[in-house]
Amino acid sequence: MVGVHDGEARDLITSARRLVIKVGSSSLTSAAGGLDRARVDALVDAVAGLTAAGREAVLVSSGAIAAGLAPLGLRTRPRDLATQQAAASVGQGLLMRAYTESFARHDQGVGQVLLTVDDVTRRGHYRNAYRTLERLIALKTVPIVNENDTVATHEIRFGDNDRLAALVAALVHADVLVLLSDVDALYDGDPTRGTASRIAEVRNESDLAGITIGRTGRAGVGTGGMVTKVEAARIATGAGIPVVLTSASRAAEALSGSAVGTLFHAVRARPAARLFWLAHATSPRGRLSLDDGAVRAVVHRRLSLLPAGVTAVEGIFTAGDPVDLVDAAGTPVARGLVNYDAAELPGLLGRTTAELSVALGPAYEKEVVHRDDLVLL
Ligand SMILES: Nc1ncnc2c1ncn2[C@@H]1O[C@H](COP(=O)(O)OP(=O)(O)O)[C@@H](O)[C@H]1O
Ligand SMILES: N[C@@H](CCC(=O)OP(=O)(O)O)C(=O)O
Repeated sequence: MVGVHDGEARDLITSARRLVIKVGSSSLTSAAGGLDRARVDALVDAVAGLTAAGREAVLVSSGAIAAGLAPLGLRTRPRDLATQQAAASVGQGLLMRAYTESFARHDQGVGQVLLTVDDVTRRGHYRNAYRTLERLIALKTVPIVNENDTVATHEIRFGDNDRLAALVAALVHADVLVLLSDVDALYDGDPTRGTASRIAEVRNESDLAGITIGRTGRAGVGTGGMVTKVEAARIATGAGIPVVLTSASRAAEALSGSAVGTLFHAVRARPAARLFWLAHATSPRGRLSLDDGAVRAVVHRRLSLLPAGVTAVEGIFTAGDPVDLVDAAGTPVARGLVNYDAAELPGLLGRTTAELSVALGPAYEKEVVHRDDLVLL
């Protein structure tokens, strides 16, 4: 069995043209707190090895909050959002300085990309994020992505960079996602106990049955523990992207194809990237109730949603926001980007587009949700 895993892990990494590599706070900071330049340099050496060989790398790096603690005289990660945001504001600059200097040792340039959920779910913003990342890659510059912590409120927050990394991997159509943490693999129980064993590969959900997956990592540093990594692996593998999970200290081995860590196999072919984001990265701002005919049109015939089929509107949203479409029983059947503000919709319900166009003008010929902006749930 081990031989089979070895071969698969090696081919998967060595044949990948585009890799998204995520590194957690716990792998970039020293035990005393603050950025550990030796650890940053070791990671950068491994990533620069890829780009020097003509391969494409996107780095998703946590560490802004951790790097900002010491300069602000804080000992542990603050619990309140405002202080976390202040720490991120101080730390993000330090983090980028460390990466800029470290990659410069390899004559490799970097670019900072800070994202919020909104940036990647609203159609215009999604295209912007995609275009910027593609252009950086084309310019042989390594994008260094983090959540835009200083402006992200609870509502619009990814909350953990594991999920952000999975979504970025889908956005840029990565061939593989590499999650680097302070633990060398997924274990079947608490790895600090010594009795747990490494899980070399995960092919489907049943391989995860009976495993104790902890929610916390090193005190005061990372967020989410192993739970958010396994969740990120679910998102990426569901988007057709295999995932390798190992420790940052094994980054060089992992990126050169050694069968270290845990390999999560892709479970299905890739869905359309933007709709994948819509389903996984957004929280709906409202709900539109559909009559039976509209449910049939949207779900079975994959048509756009017209005002005539909407019976009720809930929530406060503006045009471009994600909303859930629910059937007569209130069960969500689809999520889509709505073309009207919540305040405008009640006056349009039940009316045909021809009627609305005559009464209100051609701007009201628009669908409520265009079929290209809809994903079935
Ligand atoms: N089943 C498990 N297998 C491996 N690690 C686990 C498991 N359950 C909990 N963990 C813990 O998760 C931690 C990694 O999470 P975290 O500190 O949030 O990482 P990062 O900062 O890299 O995102 C590890 O240090 C480990 O102790
Ligand atoms: N955006 C935050 C990272 C939050 C996060 O997910 O941290 P980690 O669990 O260490 O990957 C920061 O830069 O501090």
